[in-house]
Amino acid sequence: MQSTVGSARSENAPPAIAFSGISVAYPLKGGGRYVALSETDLVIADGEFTAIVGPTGCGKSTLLNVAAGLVPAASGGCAVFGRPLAGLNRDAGYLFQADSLMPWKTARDNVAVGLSVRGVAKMEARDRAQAWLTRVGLAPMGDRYPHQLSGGQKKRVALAQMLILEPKLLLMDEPFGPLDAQTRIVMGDLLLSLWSAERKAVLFVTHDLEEAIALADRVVVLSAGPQARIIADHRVALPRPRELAESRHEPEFVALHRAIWAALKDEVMKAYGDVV
Ligand SMILES: Nc1ncnc2c1ncn2[C@@H]1O[C@H](COP(=O)(O)OP(=O)(O)OP(=O)(O)O)[C@@H](O)[C@H]1O
Repeated sequence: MQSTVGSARSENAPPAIAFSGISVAYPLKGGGRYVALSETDLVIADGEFTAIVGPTGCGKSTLLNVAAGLVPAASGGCAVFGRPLAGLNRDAGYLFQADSLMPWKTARDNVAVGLSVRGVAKMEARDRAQAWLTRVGLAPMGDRYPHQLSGGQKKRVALAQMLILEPKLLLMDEPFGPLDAQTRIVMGDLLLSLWSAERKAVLFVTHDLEEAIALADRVVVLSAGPQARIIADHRVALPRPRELAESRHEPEFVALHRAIWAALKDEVMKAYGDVV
């Protein structure tokens, strides 16, 4: 399905990412292949926060991995800020569900590591990392190691680790998945406040429809696999700034949740092999 919604910063700006006719097939042991995504078209404008939802195993991470340049498409192509993507996506920052921090480095050094790899002098990298720790609410915790931090605090460090490199596009794969419900809300609010300062394009994968609507400008729904495709594409008209715990009680939120769930429900049941 060709997407028609979008909110480009300027009429002529190239989209942050444009998937055209993307199909992805994984080779199967013993021969054959599993076609996860089929001929997917999706255009994400610069500055747009797009959430991808869909049943388990439908291909959400696959789509994100194509955008990151980690998984090749069997057919179709992907353009990043107007340029065909070949190899790793150097414009993107990536945040996974799994903990990516290095256990032998302090929180501050974990945040600084990307700058060091890029050749930034040690003291400058430390100072900038400390400034980012402050922005994510962890100013006094720079000397702690990951095992001395809570799950939510580790996520804050990981967010800072991604954002310090100033990626033009954020790819987030269920980043708050392992956290408890309250911490997810706090992290969502933090993400929105950081995002609203610079409005980078975001592609945010989640299985949580409420989280998708509360965070995003737009919610894209994938069908159950194999050969998953986009079956719905909804604009979220809730005003910003938003508070996650509050916005989900708005009538617009409830109506949108109902509309998206109507499309998603059958796909979720198919994914569990129990078609309704
Ligand atoms: N390397 C691989 N080899 C074979 N099949 C794969 C491979 N990676 C993913 N798949 C299959 O492709 C499909 C899509 O996987 P993907 O991880 O993209 O789904 P997802 O929507 O992110 O799932 P979830 O919500 O459970 O995290 C799944 O059926 C999965 O089993």
